[in-house]
Amino acid sequence: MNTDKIIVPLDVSSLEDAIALIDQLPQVSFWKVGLELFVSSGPEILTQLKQRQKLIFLDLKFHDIPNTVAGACRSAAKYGVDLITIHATAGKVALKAAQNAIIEGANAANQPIPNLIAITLLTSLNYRELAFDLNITLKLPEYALKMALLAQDCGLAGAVCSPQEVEQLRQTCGDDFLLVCPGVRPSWAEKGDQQRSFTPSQALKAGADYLVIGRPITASEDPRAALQRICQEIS
Ligand SMILES: O=C(O)c1cc(=O)[nH]c(=O)n1[C@@H]1O[C@H](COP(=O)(O)O)[C@@H](O)[C@H]1O
Repeated sequence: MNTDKIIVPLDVSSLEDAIALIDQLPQVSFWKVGLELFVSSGPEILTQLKQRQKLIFLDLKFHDIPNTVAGACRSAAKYGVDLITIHATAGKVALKAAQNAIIEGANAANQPIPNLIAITLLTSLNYRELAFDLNITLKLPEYALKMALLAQDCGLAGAVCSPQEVEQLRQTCGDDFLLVCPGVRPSWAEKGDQQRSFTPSQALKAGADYLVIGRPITASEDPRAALQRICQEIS
């Protein structure tokens, strides 16, 4: 079973539950540590993942003034993780400061430089919310593209986008720009709060480098079987 393109989020509230999930799915090589687990349990999970030679996506979605995001990125890069997130809407000065701080932090700790990637527009939002709640007048795909281009212009390694926009971002930002897609749903899974989803094979075909797939696997009665079914569908 080839799981190389799949990142599974550890969206649980305790270290014990996270370790149980990792040990239940030994074939998963890339795990995401997000706000719920990091806020509840701190960085110990990163040590646990490294001991098991896993790749780590530290998804803390930084969004603050330049000095603060730079400090957070400098500290995060010291953990020796592979991917780190920031919201593109933090703006140009913050994105540039964050990218510089990633390099400084990794170098200071003698760690490889993590890829800093920017959230373009959360996959839980739809075009109506963008227009009428956030009052953004650009059409949704164009807005996501602008955010990705802003990140690229600031020297970031890539972006997080919905699979529905990934084809356009791939065409415009090029093959070297890392594109990570959450909001991925096999046809048999519940959409939940994800509003701009595609199936795993559609998302990969459209140009995603990685798919973040959580609840269709982790909330399933049999996570191993769910993962296997997804891998079969994309192979
Ligand atoms: O940065 C992310 O990973 C992210 C960005 C985004 O726009 N949408 C999104 O769902 N995510 C994350 O991707 C995961 C999706 O989980 P499921 O909806 O359970 O597949 C969650 O951990 C979210 O925090």
